[in-house]
Amino acid sequence: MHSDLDRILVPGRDIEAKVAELGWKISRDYAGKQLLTVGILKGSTIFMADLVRAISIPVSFDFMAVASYGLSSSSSGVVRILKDLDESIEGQDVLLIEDIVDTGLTLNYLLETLRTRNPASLRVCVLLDKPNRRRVEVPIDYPGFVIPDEFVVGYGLDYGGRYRNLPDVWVLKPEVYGKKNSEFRIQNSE
Ligand SMILES: O=P(O)(O)OC[C@H]1O[C@H](OP(=O)(O)OP(=O)(O)O)[C@H](O)[C@@H]1O
Ligand code: HPA
Ligand SMILES: [Mg+2]
Repeated sequence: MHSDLDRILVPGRDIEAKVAELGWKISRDYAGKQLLTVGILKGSTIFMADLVRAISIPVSFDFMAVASYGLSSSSSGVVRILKDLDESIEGQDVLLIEDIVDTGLTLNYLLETLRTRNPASLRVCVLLDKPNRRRVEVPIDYPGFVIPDEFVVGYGLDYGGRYRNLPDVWVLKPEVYGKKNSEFRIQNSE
């Protein structure tokens, strides 16, 4: 299909089944509550759009966008907020929705930041978990798939802004992003 792509890692039909399961668990756990789902732009958009439709309790949405400060400070996990939440989350049941946790630096920063705003609860739902690259431990309350240490695209995930619209999750050919695997997030920044 695309010359940059190696193979399908997670087929769309498996994602669909996982989304249904996650939606059911979330609906069960938050029964009787009003849930605020917070999507992290842009990668989580496709997953969030499907997940919220698999949730049967009342849900409202908000979004954040963040950017890494770059290679030199990526080890510190410092990220910049490009778009903050529209509303206060004080006293609310908040579910952070991410497409992937790789080093964990983005999610760790987001959790630390949002905790200071006193939500009633703060949990995390992540479609793809790449534990081999973790640099900081982060809690994942609703995990989707554990994947190997390969760069993936599709279902919201991009390489240089492309491939987010693919219905399956694909492995990018290693020669496309080169051997500097540990820096791929920086190369990938838009
Ligand atoms: O665990 P980490 O190593 O921090 O990586 C995970 C983060 O990186 C990706 O976002 P990216 O910065 O590429 O932005 P995007 O969602 O707009 O593609 C992904 O959507 C996560 O937010
Ligand atoms: O494997 C990945 N693919 C796309 N974006 C990412 N951001 C962190 N890891 C990845
Ligand atoms: Mg990206």
